Amino acid sequence: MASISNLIPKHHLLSSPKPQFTLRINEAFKTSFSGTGSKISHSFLPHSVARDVPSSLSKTAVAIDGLPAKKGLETDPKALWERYTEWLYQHKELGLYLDVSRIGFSEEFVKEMEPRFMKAFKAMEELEKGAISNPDEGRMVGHYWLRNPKLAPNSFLRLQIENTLEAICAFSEEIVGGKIKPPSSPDGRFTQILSVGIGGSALGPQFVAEALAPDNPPLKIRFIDNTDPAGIDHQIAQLGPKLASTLVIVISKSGGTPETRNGLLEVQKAFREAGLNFAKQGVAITQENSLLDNTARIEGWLARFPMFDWVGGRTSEMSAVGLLAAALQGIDIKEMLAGASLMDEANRTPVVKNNPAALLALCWYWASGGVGSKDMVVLPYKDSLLLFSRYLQQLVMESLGKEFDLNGNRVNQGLTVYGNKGSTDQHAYIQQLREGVHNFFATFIEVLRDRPPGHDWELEPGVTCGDYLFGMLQGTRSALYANGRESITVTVQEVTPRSVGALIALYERAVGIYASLVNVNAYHQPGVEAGKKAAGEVLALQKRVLAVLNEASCMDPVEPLSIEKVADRCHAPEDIEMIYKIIAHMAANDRAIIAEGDCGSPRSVKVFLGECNVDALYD
Ligand SMILES: O=P(O)(O)OC[C@H]1O[C@H](O)[C@H](O)[C@@H](O)[C@@H]1O
Repeated sequence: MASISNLIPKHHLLSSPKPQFTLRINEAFKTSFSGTGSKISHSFLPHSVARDVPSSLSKTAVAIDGLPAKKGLETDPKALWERYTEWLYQHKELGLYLDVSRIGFSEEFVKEMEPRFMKAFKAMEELEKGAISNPDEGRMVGHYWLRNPKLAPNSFLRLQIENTLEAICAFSEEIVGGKIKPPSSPDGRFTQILSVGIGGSALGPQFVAEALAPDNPPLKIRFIDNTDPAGIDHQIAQLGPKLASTLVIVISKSGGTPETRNGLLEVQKAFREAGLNFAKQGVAITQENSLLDNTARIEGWLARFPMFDWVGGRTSEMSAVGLLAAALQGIDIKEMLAGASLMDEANRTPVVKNNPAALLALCWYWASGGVGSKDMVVLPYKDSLLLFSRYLQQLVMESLGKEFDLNGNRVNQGLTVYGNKGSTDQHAYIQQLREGVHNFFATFIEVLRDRPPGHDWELEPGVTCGDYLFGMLQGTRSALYANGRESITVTVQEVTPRSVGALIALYERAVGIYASLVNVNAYHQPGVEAGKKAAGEVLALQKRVLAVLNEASCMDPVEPLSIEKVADRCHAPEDIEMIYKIIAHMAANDRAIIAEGDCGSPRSVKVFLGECNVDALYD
């Protein structure tokens, strides 16, 4: 294994000697590994798992000193080099590499997984042909058609995709070129985008903006992706007078997500207060006839673009959801689509070794025992890719985190994703990754090109700033591996629309294939509803609390109520804790007044409303 001392000039190591980076440590661990050569055993698997995973996964390494043994990872530098070259995947046209050599799967495991992969490839083929691959919602899953409309199962869908793309290009040209102008902007053209949306209607556009927007984009983007009033105020305040030249894009597939609706209402209020006509600056991206679509149509918004039933929120970056904002920021969206399409093509190869998405799925399965027993830490070593891990968090966790499999068995599947960027995270939590609880595997995202050509310089003889970043990545990869921590490395030449499109497509497909391997529906999200429903119930309870407090506050004299009394009068004694929390929140926002006691001892509190709302008494 390469020592970091080969990668970073000696005198730099001197200032911060990190012995764990050297070959010596690697050697030391060699003795405690249970396997050598390509014979690899696997430990740490929960017993329940061992039943239904390939037998090569459930072999347990010999325990040393009473501790569970490490996985027997290859440590011989020559054998590792061989493993590296043997398994290195390259996509020539995309300039993308996938190195899985630091994941310790054995040939035996790959062989055992073969039938599952064949099944997954078949499922993917059918999905692309228009099968109802989201059975719980009775929907097709068509995000692959977005970058290759010819694949769409019928000409109606193909035309829908092509026409939408054309409309996006035409509209963004007119906006950027100043043909469509904001009605009362002193700048005479749109200069800002305020994108309102959440989840899949925000994460893709946020990631792509951070990754690809030029330093001086034709329109600069901001996001409202929550129902946090202070966060919304902040975005609007930052726009200030530029609100007049802001294009507001409201994105919601369903058209009824409360956070997005609230964001819209808040922005519309800001427009009213600034004396601006929102409709002339508003754009909706949503399914036809959704609440949002109908509102936009009735109010005569500037434009509406469709979202399709067969595209899931978390795979919608290459629909209008991601493409419109990208085009308006001057990002070449056709290149993004081309990158994704090339990657999709590669991912159709029915040979695991030559199929990058399948290789990823294979690694995930091996590393996490096929049950998500290890987390995936995603570390792009490039600032512009900072939001990739956040984007992947939804893509992976909402797709794979399922209670039941497709046959209705309780499986509680999933794969936890987190990470920010390297080398920054080396100064935050890599300590634990290397030495602490062994509950993860890493994915490094490497970008070969440090800077645009002609801009580089040596900050010391023979060494650029980018060499340090490179050294940090390689060093961390080696140091983690030396301590039995596995990793994948995805390498791209540059961060371009093409490579970003390819990365998105790579992970979309890996998630789809992995879902097949573990037999879950990757395309629904039943668990999300529980939280939404509960939030709705809290708001309904708040209305009852308000009515009770209002009645008591309209008495003469005003009758401050204890929390118990409020709960009683709401006929909801079982909800007393929630009622207390509602009251404490209202008090903190000057909407209820604490007459007695304090919130630290809830039983002491007596509360009333500052004003009596007589009308509400008769509602
Ligand atoms: O686009 P929308 O319909 O507003 O949905 C936004 C988000 O809402 C839900 O919470 C789903 O779990 C996400 O998958 C979705 O992306």
